[in-house]
Amino acid sequence: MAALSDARRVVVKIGSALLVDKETGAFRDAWLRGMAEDVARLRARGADVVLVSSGSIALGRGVLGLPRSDLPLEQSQAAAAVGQIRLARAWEEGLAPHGITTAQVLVTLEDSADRRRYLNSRATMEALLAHGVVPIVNENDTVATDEIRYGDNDRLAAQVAVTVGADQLILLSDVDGFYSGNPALDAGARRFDVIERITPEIEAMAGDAGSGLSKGGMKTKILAAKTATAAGCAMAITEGSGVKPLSALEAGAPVTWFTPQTDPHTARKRWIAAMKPRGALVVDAGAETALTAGRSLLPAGVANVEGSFGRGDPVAIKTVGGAMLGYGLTRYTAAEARAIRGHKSNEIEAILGYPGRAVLIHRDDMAL
Ligand SMILES: Nc1ncnc2c1ncn2[C@@H]1O[C@H](COP(=O)(O)OP(=O)(O)O)[C@@H](O)[C@H]1O
Ligand SMILES: N[C@@H](CCC(=O)OP(=O)(O)O)C(=O)O
Repeated sequence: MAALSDARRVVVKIGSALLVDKETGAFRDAWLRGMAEDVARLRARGADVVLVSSGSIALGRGVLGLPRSDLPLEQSQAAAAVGQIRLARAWEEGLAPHGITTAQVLVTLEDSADRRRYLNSRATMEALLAHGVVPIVNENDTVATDEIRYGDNDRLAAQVAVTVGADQLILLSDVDGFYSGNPALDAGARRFDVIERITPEIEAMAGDAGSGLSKGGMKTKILAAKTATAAGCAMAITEGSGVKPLSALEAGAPVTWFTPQTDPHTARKRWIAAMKPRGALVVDAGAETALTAGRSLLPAGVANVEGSFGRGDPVAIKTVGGAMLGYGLTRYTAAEARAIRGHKSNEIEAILGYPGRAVLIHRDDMAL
């Protein structure tokens, strides 16, 4: 079974009900301060932390004096716009005393569906984490329309966990795990410690949300678990309303862990290898040696470019002799690749007229 103390890179999802009091609509700032201490502790032992924080709509609703009932889309989007700025500030003010810099990252479903945006947001998140920053992620509710919304942050958090290659995703909820039925309605329901595989029987046990502030319920948490575990990320559901929920989890608080179905590295390689290539990069003998040694593909090692592709597209990697080496996601278009092939990385800017990336295919985006 996974343990938070082993986490290398962890995404923590915080439900609206943890940050905003269900009854009064007041912001639970003492809770946030405790959570900030927990995050600081994880950071201090070297783990990367990403927070996916809900609460913008619940916060904004209170400020605008909107009712607790379901709101029309434009009203909840207005509430989100008002609430998000407060939410981001609250995290910034909570984490700053621990010397932690925060960043606001607002994403939509389209960002992960579009490969170019996906790769870009992946690179941005990597850069933030390399700086030791704790990204605070939420859905960009003001621009997301019904068709392109996640609508719940459970699935969004799973997508973020996959994007950053997290090894653990912790969903802090108002319930201490996954039960055989909705415990709010069924007193006989029992909690699972571990779910090794998500079977149709497990899926049938997941019910809707219990509180008026929340969106997803267990249905979206199971969808999140499918996404995360298929990408090699362990997922936990645990109760988050106590003062320091991550400390509590490490001290043995009740939890349900979902077992990863593979390791993140293999999952990503499989994903890349399964895509239909839009073209090919033909590499010289030096590049072939570098790639097999686990290095990224530099423009200097590319002898030829075949086909027509955009940034982020899958391409085949072939040797000059025509042997297939593998597949990768390209960081340049076919036209750019043709212009810079054979050139050193420090010549790229002069050729393209703008600063480019040093590598054509990063080793993390390659399956040989
Ligand atoms: N099988 C189940 N096990 C546990 N909780 C369930 C189950 N089915 C439905 N629920 C409900 O899901 C709720 C948690 O989801 P939700 O209200 O969306 O919280 P969050 O704000 O954490 O996303 C629980 O409080 C419970 O009422
Ligand atoms: N983006 C929305 C998220 C809504 C949502 O997923 O809420 P929850 O089920 O409490 O995590 C917000 O910030 O209000």
